[in-house]
Amino acid sequence: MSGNQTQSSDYERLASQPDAQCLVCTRPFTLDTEVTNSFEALAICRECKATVLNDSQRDVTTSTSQQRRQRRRRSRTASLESNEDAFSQQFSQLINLARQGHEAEIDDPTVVRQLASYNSTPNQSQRWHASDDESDGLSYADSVFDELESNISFGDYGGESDASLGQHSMMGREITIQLDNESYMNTDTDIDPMNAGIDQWDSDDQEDEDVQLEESDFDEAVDAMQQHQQQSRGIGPSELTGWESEDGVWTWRSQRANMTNLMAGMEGPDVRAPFVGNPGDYADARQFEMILEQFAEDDSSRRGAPPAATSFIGNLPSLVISTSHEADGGVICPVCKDPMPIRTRAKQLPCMHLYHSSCILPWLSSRNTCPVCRYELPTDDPESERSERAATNERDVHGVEEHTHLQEIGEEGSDEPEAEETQDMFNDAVEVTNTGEHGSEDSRYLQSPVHLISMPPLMENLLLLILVPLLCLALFCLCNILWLRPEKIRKRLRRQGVKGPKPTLLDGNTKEMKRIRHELKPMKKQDSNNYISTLFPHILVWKETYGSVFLYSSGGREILHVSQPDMVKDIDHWTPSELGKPNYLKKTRKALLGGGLLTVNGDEWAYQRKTMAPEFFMDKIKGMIQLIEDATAPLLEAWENILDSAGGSTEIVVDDYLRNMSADVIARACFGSSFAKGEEIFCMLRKLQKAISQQDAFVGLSALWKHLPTKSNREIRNLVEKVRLLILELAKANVNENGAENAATHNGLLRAIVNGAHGAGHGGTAEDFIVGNCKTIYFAGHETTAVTAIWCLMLLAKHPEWQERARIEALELTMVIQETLRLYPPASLMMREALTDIKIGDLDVPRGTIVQVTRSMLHLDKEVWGPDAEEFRPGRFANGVAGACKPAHLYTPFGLGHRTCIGQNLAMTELKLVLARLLSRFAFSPSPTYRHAPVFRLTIEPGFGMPLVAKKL
Ligand code: HEM
Repeated sequence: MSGNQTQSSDYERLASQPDAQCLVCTRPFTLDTEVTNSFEALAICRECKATVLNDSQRDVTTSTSQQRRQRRRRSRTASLESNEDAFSQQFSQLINLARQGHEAEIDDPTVVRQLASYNSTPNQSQRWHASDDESDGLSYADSVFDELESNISFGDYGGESDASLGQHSMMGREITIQLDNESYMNTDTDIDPMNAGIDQWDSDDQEDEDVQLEESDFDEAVDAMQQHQQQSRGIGPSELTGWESEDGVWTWRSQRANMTNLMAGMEGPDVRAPFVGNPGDYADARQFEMILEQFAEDDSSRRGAPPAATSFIGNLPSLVISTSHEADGGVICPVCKDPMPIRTRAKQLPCMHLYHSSCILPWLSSRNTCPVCRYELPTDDPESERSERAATNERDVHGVEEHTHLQEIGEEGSDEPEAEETQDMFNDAVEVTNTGEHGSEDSRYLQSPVHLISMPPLMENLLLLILVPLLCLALFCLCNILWLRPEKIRKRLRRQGVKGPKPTLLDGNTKEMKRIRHELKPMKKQDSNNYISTLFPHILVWKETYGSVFLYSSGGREILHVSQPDMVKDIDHWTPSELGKPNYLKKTRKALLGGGLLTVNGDEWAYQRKTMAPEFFMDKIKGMIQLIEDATAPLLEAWENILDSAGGSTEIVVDDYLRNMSADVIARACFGSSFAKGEEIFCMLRKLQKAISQQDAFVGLSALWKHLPTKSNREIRNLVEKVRLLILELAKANVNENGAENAATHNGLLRAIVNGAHGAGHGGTAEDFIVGNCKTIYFAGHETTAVTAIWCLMLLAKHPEWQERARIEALELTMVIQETLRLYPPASLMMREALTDIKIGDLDVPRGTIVQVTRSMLHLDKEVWGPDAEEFRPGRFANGVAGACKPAHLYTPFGLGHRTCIGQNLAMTELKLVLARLLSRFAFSPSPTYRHAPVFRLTIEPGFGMPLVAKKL
């Protein structure tokens, strides 16, 4: 359809209407044949037409319009593009085309209200878009009314603040009306509809002038129409004061005397009368959107910035507004002009400009530039990218300076990874969080904390100079501990013919130990007295493989296992300063034994031993007999009660009874208190013993576990601290109470320890001395004796004939105890460390070598004890130890040489007394529920307790 045909049909339609109203003055007028052009087709009366046409041609130079132009000149952007104007013309034609096809019920008041929806910015300016067909000045006014009256939706852009920016913004002219006395109308065809940062853009003079002309034509035409309207309606300018919203309808009220509202005075000052025009002249919102979209799609000639790359938008970093921003004067979103309070999130473009997410994202989906500085962002448009790269290269070649430092970095470095990294650092220097996916080309905007660390090169070098030698030293130490030192020992011993399994760097032989244990499991004989294959299978296998002296490796320690009788005897010759307790024990057993006699060496050992040993001389032990009797009485009473209530015979699990009895003996005989007073200490020490023996299951590198802050390690520390406090409390109370040694309470050992703590013969503090030695006596004294009594009762239950003999004869009982200590020596392993180079037998043992003797193995050696070595035969001790084995020094239940047990007199006395009392009252037989499973928990004890069937005699 041609344009003439369109106008003609419009005219015919209007002519058929009896009451056509002028679009401008709203007066009814009669259509005549003169109405042949688009003015009349839009329903404008002749007077208005004449006014507009005359006035629009005038060279209007009123002060108001000059001011407006000046403001516009300031606010014009530099990039007015002629294609945008061409678009505007096409846009107007499209509107006309649309009019022909659509009718809108605009005379319906409800529609009018809906039509008047457009957005208001917080800074009291309203914007809308209109056709800017400059060939038809009136069409500006027409467009203005269209948007006032029609329901042109600009979408939800920026919440309350602005109109949709999509294709619409570039296609329509923007008209901004400021609602103050400095108000201006801004027709803006620039690509930035947000009016953001406009002052930063320099205008092209020629283009600006052209635009000024266009705008002045428009403004003056509007002015003329307003004057005409006022005259025809008789409404004064004072009644027009600005835009007001009533029921959602925005009404223009201007304070400007020379700017009258075309609509004012229609029905009243504030309420506009519905505009009556040709319904076919209007497109409703849906239609308008449709037109715009259609145009955007169809217009292949459209040029201008493309949308930003989707991946870029997705990866756009978020920044939390912080107090530092606030200190710098606060941040205002350039789009909506709203302040951005601290702790809210903002989107940051590479040029560092910050926006509300809701303000910038829609814009970026339309344009790939920063609305403030026009920093160009990546786009999905390959053509645009190509031209951008070409432009960048050109700029590089000509050394064109960019506006900002960041732009320099961004653009110069667009093909340079290094430059991109520099920008990364810049971006990362602010609190940036990225909400999008990583790995895209825009990942340069992702944060990397490493970039935040910037250090002067001098500092870096210094740090390196310190760190590298330290690291090397640490590596050397580790290497020395794990390999060099052990390897040195190994070499020396191997040269002398000592063999052993080949160790690995980190694990030594611990893996092989596990393997052997695993392989020998099915062969374990649980009912035998020989538990070596169960508890120490690796020693058994290696002894068979490499002989009685062999070397193996565990946890960075080289262990020389010795079982040759001559060599065992030689161990006795060395003093504790030459062959002492292994240094590692001080650490691993510290929780249980502190720095007590059992773990120290050299002068410290000598001082402690001298301090305590006299308290265990036989004359002192004789004085303890009554105390031991007293401690045994509750046990006897308890079992009698049990048996009485059970009809004289029942099963009793004897473990705890015997442990408590033994603890009571130590409490009474050594510390002058009762078990009740020391019970808490014993309980905690028992818990400690269990926890530590569990840790002993870790060998080799896994032993490092002990040093980690695990739950069990924390529990151990907790127990250690509690025991310490209790012991100190007990020691203080006991010494204060008695004032001096009290023969009745026998606190001699405690007093000796307290006195010794104040002597100069030890290296630690007085408290450590007291706590360490009390813990040693509590543990070594009660656990060993109790376990021996338990095994003894088990063996007597199994061997009723020896039970009977022991019941009758004290000597027989002693033999039974000796035989029990042979089969089940509580301290099964003897460990020493060569504190200097020593000689054992013919072997030169280098310093640092751990010398190990497996006491149980010596006690069960058939070559030493005969073929019945594994049998319970107390009769072998009928002629004493010397008659029982050859050589006699291989029987070592209480140790060997300098470091024999200081409490053996007490232990033997206690065992004889307690067992004699028990045997005199009860008869014991094995319980069907007993399961023979000796375990190694620092002492060798029954794994599942010791139930015995007791019968009252
Ligand atoms: C049947 C009971 C006992 C047995 C089997 C026994 C066993 C031993 C053994 C084998 C040693 C030497 C450890 C080694 O060479 O590394 C030893 C040392 C020691 N025992 Fe006993 N003991 C028993 C009872 C007692 C009692 C009742 C006390 C104290 C009340 C005690 C306190 C000590 C002390 C303090 C040491 C360290 C001696 C030193 O290194 O100089 N023991 N015991």
